[in-house]
Amino acid sequence: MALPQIALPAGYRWRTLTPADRRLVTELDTWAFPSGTSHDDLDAAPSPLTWDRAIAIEADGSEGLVAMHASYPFGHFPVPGAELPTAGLTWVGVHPQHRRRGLLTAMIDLHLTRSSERGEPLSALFAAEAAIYGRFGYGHAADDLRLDIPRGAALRDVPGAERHTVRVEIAARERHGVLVDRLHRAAGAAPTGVPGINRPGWVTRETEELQAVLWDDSPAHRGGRESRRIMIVELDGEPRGYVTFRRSLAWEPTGPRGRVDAGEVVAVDAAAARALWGALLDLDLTNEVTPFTLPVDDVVTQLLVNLRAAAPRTPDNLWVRLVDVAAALAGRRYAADVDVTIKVTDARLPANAGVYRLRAEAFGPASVERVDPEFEAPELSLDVRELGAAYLGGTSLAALAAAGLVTEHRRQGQQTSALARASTAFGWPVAPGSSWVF
Ligand SMILES: CC(=O)SCCNC(=O)CCNC(=O)[C@H](O)C(C)(C)COP(=O)(O)OP(=O)(O)OC[C@H]1O[C@@H](n2cnc3c(N)ncnc32)[C@H](O)[C@@H]1OP(=O)(O)O
Repeated sequence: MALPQIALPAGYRWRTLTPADRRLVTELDTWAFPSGTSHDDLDAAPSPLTWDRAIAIEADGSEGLVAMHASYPFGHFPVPGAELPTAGLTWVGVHPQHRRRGLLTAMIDLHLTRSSERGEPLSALFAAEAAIYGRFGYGHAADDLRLDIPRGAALRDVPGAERHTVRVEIAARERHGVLVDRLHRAAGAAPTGVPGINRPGWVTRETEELQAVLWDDSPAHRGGRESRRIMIVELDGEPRGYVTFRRSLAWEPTGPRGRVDAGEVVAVDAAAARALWGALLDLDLTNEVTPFTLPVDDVVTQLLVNLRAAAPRTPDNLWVRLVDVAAALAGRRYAADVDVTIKVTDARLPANAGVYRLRAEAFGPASVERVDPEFEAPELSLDVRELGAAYLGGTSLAALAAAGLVTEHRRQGQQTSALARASTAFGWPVAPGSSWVF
């Protein structure tokens, strides 16, 4: 696909990338993200990139690349009650010598144009710094839950947990790839066991490159910890949950001080989750378990008797950008009946700006049409960034309105609040979030 015509500052030019450019990409990436690992070691590990979606910038008078970005083709990105094709923006980097000259701005314009041409109504990302992406219409759509759980922390009982058995093994794609993929998808499709009530943002590793990176265990990424392990809980020989983890151990005058860094902690029901957390919190020679990231409503928040002792923190998880507002609004489900007219502003993609009438039945299909504001006055106004924040159901329109970021236009004589109705409908029973960072 030829690159769309997006202007760059004078002296800069676009450049497509192939796997043969791996070293150039590594050199630029370590300028953008400092790393103590040698380029040889970094290049010995698999690359997650989908190369025909990776675009660089070269500059007159500079060797190598001065900037790049890429995106993952998520064909089945979970949105409330459905899935939509989504461009997962990633590997954004500008060489420090070339920063603040508009290269990121040009790359975002190229990325959004290409996403639109490919028919991807959404883009999602993890932000290296929270201040970067709001100006481009990305909204902070989901949070992580970070915990440091003391060894042996008390858990509530769940009937049936004791019937599970536990296997602990070296994690290997050949042996565990299929079961991890199956359980991960099942946990995202129906985390509460209710069909259709999915976890928005629970993105799967859809490409071969992302699968290869998931299972890669290069020493470069271990950081002094052991090789990757996996714990699997089974019921009658059937896998029902897993956690990947690495332990580290220091000997101190008071005794052993060990830590468990857990990757994904995934289970398909409450009994399996109780069995998995019980075993994970009871490993010998360890003091605490640190899961990398969990959904904010993860089952462990209800299982832990003393959640406060695990020092909960909630940094941002996914940021979402509506590339095609009408397709994105029609492509998700809503948690209540809704009929609301919304005015959207979008400085970066002006084709999105306008007034939309959204009609949906609770947990049923939705329809969206553009309307003429002269005849149908909007009940709510907001920027596409706030729509992105609310889109996965993790940020309420009411909270955004309380902060002055959504405006309600009350019609005379109107009894109910469009804001209250829309805010309820845009919510979702399960909190959004991805279990891995891309
Ligand atoms: C999805 C991901 O991949 S996240 C990874 C992002 N990459 C990194 O954090 C690596 C280190 N940083 C970088 O490579 C660069 O500084 C980038 C990519 C963040 C920014 O690239 P630049 O080419 O400097 O951005 P550009 O010149 O287009 O700036 C556009 C605007 O964003 C602002 N901006 C850019 N980066 C930041 C930042 N980190 N914090 C706050 N504001 C920022 C600029 O000030 C500018 O604002 P203005 O329009 O009001 O003048």
